[in-house]
Amino acid sequence: METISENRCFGGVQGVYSHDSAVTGGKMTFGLFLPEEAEHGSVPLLWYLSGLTCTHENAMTKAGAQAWAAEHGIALCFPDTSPRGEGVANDDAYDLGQGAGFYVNATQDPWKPHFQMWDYIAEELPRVVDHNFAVDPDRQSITGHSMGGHGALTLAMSLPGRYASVSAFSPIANPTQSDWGRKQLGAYLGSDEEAWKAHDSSLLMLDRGFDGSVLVDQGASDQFLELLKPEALAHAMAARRQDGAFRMQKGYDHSYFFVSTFMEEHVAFHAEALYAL
Ligand SMILES: N[C@@H](CCC(=O)N[C@@H](CSC=O)C(=O)NCC(=O)O)C(=O)O
Repeated sequence: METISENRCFGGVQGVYSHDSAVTGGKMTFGLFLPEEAEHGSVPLLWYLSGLTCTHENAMTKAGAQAWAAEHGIALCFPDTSPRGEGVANDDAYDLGQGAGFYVNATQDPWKPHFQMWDYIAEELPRVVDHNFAVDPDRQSITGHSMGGHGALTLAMSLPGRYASVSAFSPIANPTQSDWGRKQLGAYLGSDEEAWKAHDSSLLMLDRGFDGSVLVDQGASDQFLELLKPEALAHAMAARRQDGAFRMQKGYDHSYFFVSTFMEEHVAFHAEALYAL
């Protein structure tokens, strides 16, 4: 692992690191915030999965999460959203290929050799972080924005017992029925739509739900509402009687101004679950 930068931040350290990834077959970069408490022992860890076009950097610099994580003594990890570089497949469109990994393991060429983001987030990066930093692998929660909200919800419902809590900001909530989903799931997983269902949080919610609390915030003036399909997830949460809340936030759009506005509440929500373990 290589240290790219480390900066003092709210009494802790905001770092950026890179490592050779066997899973994605190349170098991957991630951000990690460690609160002051990590100088004395292992701390709980909150994963933040970012959306389309993002790197590890967008949320790290724009979501305002470190202040609240420091207040609760929680680490934050900001992974990249895809493999990158020469020799890694890409597409001219912003919503496919590099910056748009969709948190799935691609089974189709040309994506299959590198686009293994599910295993990267679920298996490899947790091992790297646990091995190198003072985080507690038994106390993890997950959140994300848009494509990252989709990733957070699908990972949490598919890996029971892994995360104490899950939240999402304006998640892509029903990708099997949306142009933010059908195109990408078709490209990465192939034309058999049965294989897509494991990556649709509304379908997973109806099928099994999450064994813990769920918090979803959605801007009511989001410019991507037709693509996100929040009503499918809201309906599924109600039908499942899922513990948690789905909140429509009047006047908010899809931007990081929205994410940063509600970040304090999301970090507090996760802190309550993590410290109850
Ligand atoms: N370029 C596209 C939309 C890009 C966009 O809005 N990306 C969002 C996530 S959207 C779903 O995953 C984002 O987080 N952007 C980065 C940021 O720092 O704001 C277009 O303009 O239509």
